[in-house]
Amino acid sequence: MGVRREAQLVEYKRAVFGVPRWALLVGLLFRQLGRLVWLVLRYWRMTGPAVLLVVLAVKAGWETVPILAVLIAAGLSGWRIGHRDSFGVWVKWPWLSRWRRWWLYRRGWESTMRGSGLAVSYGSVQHWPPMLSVKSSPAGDVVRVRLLRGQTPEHWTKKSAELAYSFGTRLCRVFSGRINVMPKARTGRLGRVLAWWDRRRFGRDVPGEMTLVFVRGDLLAYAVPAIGAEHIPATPDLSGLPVGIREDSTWLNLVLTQTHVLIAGATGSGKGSVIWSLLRALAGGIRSGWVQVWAIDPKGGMELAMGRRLFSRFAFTSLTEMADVLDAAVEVMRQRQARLAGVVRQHAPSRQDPTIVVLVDELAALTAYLTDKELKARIEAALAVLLSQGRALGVHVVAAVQDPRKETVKFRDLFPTRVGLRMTEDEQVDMVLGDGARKRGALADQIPASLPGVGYVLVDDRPEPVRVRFTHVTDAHIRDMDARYATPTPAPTTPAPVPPQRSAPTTGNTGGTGGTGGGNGAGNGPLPIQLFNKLRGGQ
Ligand SMILES: Nc1ncnc2c1ncn2[C@@H]1O[C@H](COP(=O)(O)OP(=O)(O)OP(=O)(O)O)[C@@H](O)[C@H]1O
Repeated sequence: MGVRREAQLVEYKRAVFGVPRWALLVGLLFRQLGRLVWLVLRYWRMTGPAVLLVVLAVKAGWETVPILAVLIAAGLSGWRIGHRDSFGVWVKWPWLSRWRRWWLYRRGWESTMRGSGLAVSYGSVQHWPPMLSVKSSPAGDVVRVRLLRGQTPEHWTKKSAELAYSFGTRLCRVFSGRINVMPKARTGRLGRVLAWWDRRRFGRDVPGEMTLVFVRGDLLAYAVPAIGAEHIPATPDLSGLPVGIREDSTWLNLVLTQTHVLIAGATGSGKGSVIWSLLRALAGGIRSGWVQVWAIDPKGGMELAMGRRLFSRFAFTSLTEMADVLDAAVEVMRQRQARLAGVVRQHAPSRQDPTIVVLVDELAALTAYLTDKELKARIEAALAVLLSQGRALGVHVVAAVQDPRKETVKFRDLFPTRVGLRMTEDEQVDMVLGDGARKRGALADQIPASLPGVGYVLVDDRPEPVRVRFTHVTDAHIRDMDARYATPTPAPTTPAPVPPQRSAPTTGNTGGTGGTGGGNGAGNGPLPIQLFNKLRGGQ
């Protein structure tokens, strides 16, 4: 812990014993010598080689020093060119961590703590939280600190902007525990000893310590390529589908078992990339018949039709058809319920009894924006049943929505997993990710429009929302998936989607089959033009 007594407030007392001047000088000399020895020992990584160099120079002549320096520089350059990864792990990042710890953080720590109000004073004595370690990586600097008594991580979250700007970045993420400290699986002869050591190092919960991540080179500023075909397993692991990367450069594995997923984000925020990343991770299971995707695309097929051969059911032309898909999912769920009740507590997928993913591209089109009361009631009843009972029966709903307000998505709270992409208002963040999510660092309203696919999710291993970027699945990938991962149970062939023209006259919806104006948004006709325009970003 850093401590400083304010100089102007020090009480001045007369010395009780008179100390001769020579004794004072000797005392000071010893003190400085002690400090020097302590510094030499503390920074042994710097002082050790320096001492060796001096010894070498004395023994073998001073001309050996530049020769040695050139040899070392050449060796390091060769290492960097030949094997950049190991050079980074063993040389670049350890040294950069030390350098930044000393040059950047240590020098500015006290003033930042005091300036941002994280130091506390008792009388004339100032205390500030100690910095425990700094670890740099391409993503940024991970700084571990120990809290002062009376502080919680929330105090630090409130000061994250002050911390970021004080240390020359725009973003400082605050995590209440340690991050990336999962011990490795230990094997071999030393396995037991190492596992014991890991338990001592990582097994304890240390609530008094927390982690700051100063984001420097933002990894999420770069589009993440879709996972390669070789990484798409024939039987996907529904408890961890690789769909993107996290801010600390580890994979984001989305859990689909026992959950439903809500994806919320403004128009153009990349909801499509979340959907396609998920479909790509599931593609092997779709082809082998372990997973069936029942897709509903109220945007007239504009988002999903390109991969229609992946879907076992696909509704995109009429709202009645979409309601039918939901009802059919409820029916499957009921049958499973009758079969599995009292036998198992969780459905296990197989080719005969696959996991069903009901995918809805714009949920509000089926709920809030729908004016046909009867159809709306039917859809809402089906959704309520699926969302409240489907998880254990292997029927999962994945839905995207632009506007997460309660009146738009009344089922919001029934989605255990939520993804918050770029949002237009700050209060939408807590609506999607739960109360207090924005305070804990989910600044989804501050994601720039230039970063589609970037958002926040809650993951199991930490209480704070994690910043992520979903993979960018291009049209070429989708065409490739459509060709190579088609489902063995294809949807009945429907005519190719013909999206309504934005400029079409509103009177174009005839016969009461599609118009919203007349209060009858249902029927088998094309999607109402107003609804289509609204969903394509015209709201
Ligand atoms: N993960 C990503 N990485 C890079 N670019 C992306 C990513 N996701 C989407 N984009 C790009 O951003 C643009 C908008 O994406 P997308 O259509 O998925 O957004 P959306 O939220 O579904 O929009 P809308 O609500 O209008 O349908 C597209 O041009 C797309 O190529």
